[in-house]
Amino acid sequence: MTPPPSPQDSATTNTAAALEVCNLQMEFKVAAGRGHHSVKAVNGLSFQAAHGQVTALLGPNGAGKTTTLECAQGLLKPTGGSVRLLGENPWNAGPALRARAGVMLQDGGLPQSARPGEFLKHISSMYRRPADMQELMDTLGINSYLKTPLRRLSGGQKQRVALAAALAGDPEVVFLDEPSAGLDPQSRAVVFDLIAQLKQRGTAVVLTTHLLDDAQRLADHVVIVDRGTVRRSGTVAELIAGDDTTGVLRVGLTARQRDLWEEAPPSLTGAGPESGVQVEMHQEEVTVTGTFGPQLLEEITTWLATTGELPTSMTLQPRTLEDVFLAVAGREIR
Ligand SMILES: Nc1ncnc2c1ncn2[C@@H]1O[C@H](COP(=O)(O)OP(=O)(O)OP(=O)(O)O)[C@@H](O)[C@H]1O
Repeated sequence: MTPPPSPQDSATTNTAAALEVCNLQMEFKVAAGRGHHSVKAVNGLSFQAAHGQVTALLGPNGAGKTTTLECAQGLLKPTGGSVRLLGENPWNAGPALRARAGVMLQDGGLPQSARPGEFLKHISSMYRRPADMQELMDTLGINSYLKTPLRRLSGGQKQRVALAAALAGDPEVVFLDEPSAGLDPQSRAVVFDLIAQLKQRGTAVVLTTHLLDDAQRLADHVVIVDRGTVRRSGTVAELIAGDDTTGVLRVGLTARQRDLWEEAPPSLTGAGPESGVQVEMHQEEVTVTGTFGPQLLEEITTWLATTGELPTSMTLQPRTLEDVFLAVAGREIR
């Protein structure tokens, strides 16, 4: 890769957000019978992505993340609101803006019969100031399969080629769709290091992921999207601390305890959001979230004692990003 920008370069690029999405709307017309109906994929969504930061867009399937990123990349023309990418409207922008933004293509976007070596060299040759492709291929371990047609590569290998292609032009902002999905632990660590290097160099990294552990580790700024709007945003620490929550108490129950749970005191089973405590049973586990003290622990252990059995597990931990996500977006499958 080329060396980090000089302080002077940083000063010119870091003053404004790399990406500003303001009240974005995107409505698709879908044919239905003889007429059509509209799908509001994005419905008044706003967020910013800063230089030198990782911004993670999280949301359930169909939340509107890909549509938002396609509008941000200038691939779709929004039906409302505005997008500024590096200060320009990406929809009208010419090749100069496209050269400054890297996009990681999904598997289907890669030319399946091409070989990684020639494909990446070709992509590199399209930029005036390309990244050091040899170094990128070394870092991402692509050298061992340079001559294998893309269609014969594993999912994780293709993923690394797609990442190298996104970084070929040494972009100021890079869009990564699920960058760590399907990667083995070694490749995942390499990709995380690469993202850390990009941040250091002042690149704005905008990514989507369903892997919330990865988002928690990588993201400086998290945007939780649901039904086309932003439901919550902030740093991971802000989101986790958000609702003044003590943490999450998880109690694994035996089969008999699960049968008996319905008869547990209402102070346990009946707690609700209004009490600041939420007690829920998921599969074989009771989770208690919210603001609670040792009194609640005592109530639970007292009830456990009445069952005459130890629980299968019991932990009290700080909330994770996944807990916040499930609280915001709900547990129902879409
Ligand atoms: N071209 C299109 N025509 C019609 N509807 C579309 C189109 N593109 C997306 N949608 C709809 O818009 C909604 C948002 O889709 P989008 O792909 O943006 O979600 P997503 O958050 O990226 O989901 P996932 O996590 O599954 O990738 C969905 O209901 C989807 O079916």
